[in-house]
Amino acid sequence: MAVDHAAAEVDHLAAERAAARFDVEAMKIAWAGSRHAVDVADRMARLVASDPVFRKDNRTMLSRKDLFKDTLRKAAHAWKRIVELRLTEEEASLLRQYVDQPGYVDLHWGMFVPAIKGQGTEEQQKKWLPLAYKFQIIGCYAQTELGHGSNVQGLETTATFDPMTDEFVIHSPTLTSSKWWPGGLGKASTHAVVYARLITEGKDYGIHGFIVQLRSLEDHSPLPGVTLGDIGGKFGSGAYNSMDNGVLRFDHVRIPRDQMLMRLSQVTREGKYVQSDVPKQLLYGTMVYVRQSIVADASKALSRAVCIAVRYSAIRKQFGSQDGGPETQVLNYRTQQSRLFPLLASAYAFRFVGDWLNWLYTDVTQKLEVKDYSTLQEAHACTAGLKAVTTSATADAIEECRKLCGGHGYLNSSGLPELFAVYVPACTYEGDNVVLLLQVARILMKTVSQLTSGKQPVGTMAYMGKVQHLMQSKCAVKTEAFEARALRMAVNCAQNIGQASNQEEGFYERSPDLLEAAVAHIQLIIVTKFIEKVHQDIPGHGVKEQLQNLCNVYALYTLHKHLGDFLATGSLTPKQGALANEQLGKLYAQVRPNAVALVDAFNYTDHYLGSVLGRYDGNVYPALYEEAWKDPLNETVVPEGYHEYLRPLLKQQLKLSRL
Ligand SMILES: CC/C=C\C/C=C\C/C=C\C/C=C\CCC(=O)SCCNC(=O)CCNC(=O)[C@H](O)C(C)(C)COP(=O)(O)OP(=O)(O)OC[C@H]1O[C@@H](n2cnc3c(N)ncnc32)[C@H](O)[C@@H]1OP(=O)(O)O
Ligand SMILES: Cc1cc2nc3c(=O)[nH]c(=O)nc-3n(C[C@H](O)[C@H](O)[C@H](O)COP(=O)(O)OP(=O)(O)OC[C@H]3O[C@@H](n4cnc5c(N)ncnc54)[C@H](O)[C@@H]3O)c2cc1C
Repeated sequence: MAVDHAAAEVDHLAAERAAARFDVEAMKIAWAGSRHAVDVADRMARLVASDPVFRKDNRTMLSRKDLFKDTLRKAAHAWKRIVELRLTEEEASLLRQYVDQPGYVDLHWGMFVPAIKGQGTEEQQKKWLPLAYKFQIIGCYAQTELGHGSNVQGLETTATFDPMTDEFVIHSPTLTSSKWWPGGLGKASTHAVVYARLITEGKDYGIHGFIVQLRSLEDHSPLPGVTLGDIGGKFGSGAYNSMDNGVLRFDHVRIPRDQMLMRLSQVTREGKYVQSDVPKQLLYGTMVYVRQSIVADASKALSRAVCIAVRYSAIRKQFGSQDGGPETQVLNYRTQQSRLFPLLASAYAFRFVGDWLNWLYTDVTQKLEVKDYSTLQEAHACTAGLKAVTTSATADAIEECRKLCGGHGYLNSSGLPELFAVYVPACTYEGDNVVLLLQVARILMKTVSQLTSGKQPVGTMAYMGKVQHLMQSKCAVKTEAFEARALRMAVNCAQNIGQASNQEEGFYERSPDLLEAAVAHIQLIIVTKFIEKVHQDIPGHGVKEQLQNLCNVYALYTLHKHLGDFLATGSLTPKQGALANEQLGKLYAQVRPNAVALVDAFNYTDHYLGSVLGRYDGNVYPALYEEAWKDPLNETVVPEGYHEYLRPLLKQQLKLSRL
């Protein structure tokens, strides 16, 4: 008798859900942060999913031009809905998230507006923000140049003050000074916050921000002296190609003096440069803000990939029966679990550390308002380090999820290739991950050097103050082992640098070790914040237990993956390392019956997930089959090109065979 495999697969997800040992609705609240957050997200996700304009299943088949136009259409429609429905800022931002198509809007809200808020005076904010809030102007963030991205102090664009006219002259003196990469610049933006070297009274005062109009508000044509366009196609089909990353050159473009962002420093009518009493690093404030939001985004991207891979692994069956009986769900294979469950745990870990980072950022911002700059370094180290570690891990994890889905994971309809292509530049933008980790390492070295002077480290570096204890202790397998590993790696680096002829040379020589020390420090933060989370009062049947399991999985997996560090620094014995691995295997067995429910708790609609493999109903095979027929190649039975290229070839073979 023919078995209806499709119906059986659907039943499988129902059975998986029934087997879960915790309250999924309560876990949704733990994941989202509150009942309110679940409800708003749910409403916005459904609003987007039910609107045909937001359709995205055909995205990978569109040409670049059509994709870009589709992005403009979606952005305009999203704005129309936001205005019509009078959505709050929270609702509007969620709606944009669920539209799920990178575009100029991300940079307008994500960087242009924050740059003006952070670096503009009150007067400047009053003038520019209402225009931006109503989309009467569209802005982007033009910092990176063709020749320099990481090295912000090396930017070449100039802004020279002309006291005769009370204007700045913005100029691109070389090819390498062309602005290159800014999202939204290529085709959409009318304005940009441009970072340029401020020159006044013949002196170069370094990098400052300026608001510059680029295009006419009448017909969108570039203003005189402005050359701009798109920088070209990027990695993957669909994916980040919806974004118009741009190139921009200035030929002596004049802007009024009051378009220099003057909160941090000013140029007077006479051309005098006046430095405010705030640290100059606040110029980098927009990057700090975006880095913390990128950490929150990491858990979103990772949880999407994991949701697809877990559901599909519960549906997919291979081997296990020699006599025609049911085969084994691939989710039951120990190898599948040991590859997948650490990623599931990482999604939760990144979510909670992202929430904490958001709290830290808000706290630092409030302190800055009352001129307390004491936590600026902590904010920089945490945002830079967490951005680097979470984005690298997430990019690797999405690719691992693709492999976990076997051949079908390679199809666009799995959603994973596009997710990877959209996500992977997060390892580069907003600071290359290596460059950012070296920033963390510098701060670690500074902290170690201050230990002898008796200065007590604070915040996430406070553990380094326990130096006497941590350098000697034999650790149990818990946070202390992570603290000892991080501290000992940092101290080793500092000792090695100390032996070099000078500090800079030592830092340069030891930079590969410094990277690893920085990663160890950041992983300690992630583990610590996860532990703090599970120590909170978490309502709902079984929810706390599940989170405790995932926390242990994250910690033990990290330990297992970096066992070399723990052993080399003597933070663990080989026996402890082996025991930790044993324990990890046992934890996977506890996660297994809850895996599907744990990804259901992310509460993603099928629209947002965009994957036939990750469908909520588990009806994978009919959907895959149906999806294939939608490909433009299947519009005709006989392909275009048959008459030109296939038929002559086949006829020729026929003639040859008759010879
Ligand atoms: C609604 C949507 C919301 C959000 C959007 C979400 C996601 C966005 C989506 C997509 C993103 C798309 C595009 C991304 C856009 C971009 O990529 S914009 C460009 C980003 N560019 C970079 O990140 C450049 C990286 N480089 C740097 O940050 C700096 O050049 C550097 C930090 C590497 C080096 O700086 P320098 O001034 O040269 O030197 P230093 O000697 O190393 O540092 C001097 C001191 O300053 C401290 N410091 C450095 N950075 C910061 C900071 N950000 N904050 C605070 N302090 C900082 C440093 O620690 C030194 O301190 P000392 O005490 O030792 O003097
Ligand atoms: C999709 C995307 C969107 C972007 N959007 C914007 C935007 O909106 N606005 C904007 O201004 N910019 C934007 N950027 C630019 C982005 O911020 C830069 O690409 C990023 O900061 C990295 O700089 P870079 O390209 O100069 O890399 P490079 O610094 O040239 O990196 C090349 C290699 O050199 C290494 N390296 C560099 N410096 C060091 C060092 N000191 N020590 C050791 N190794 C080092 C790096 O690790 C990397 O391996 C975007 C980029 C991308 C990919």
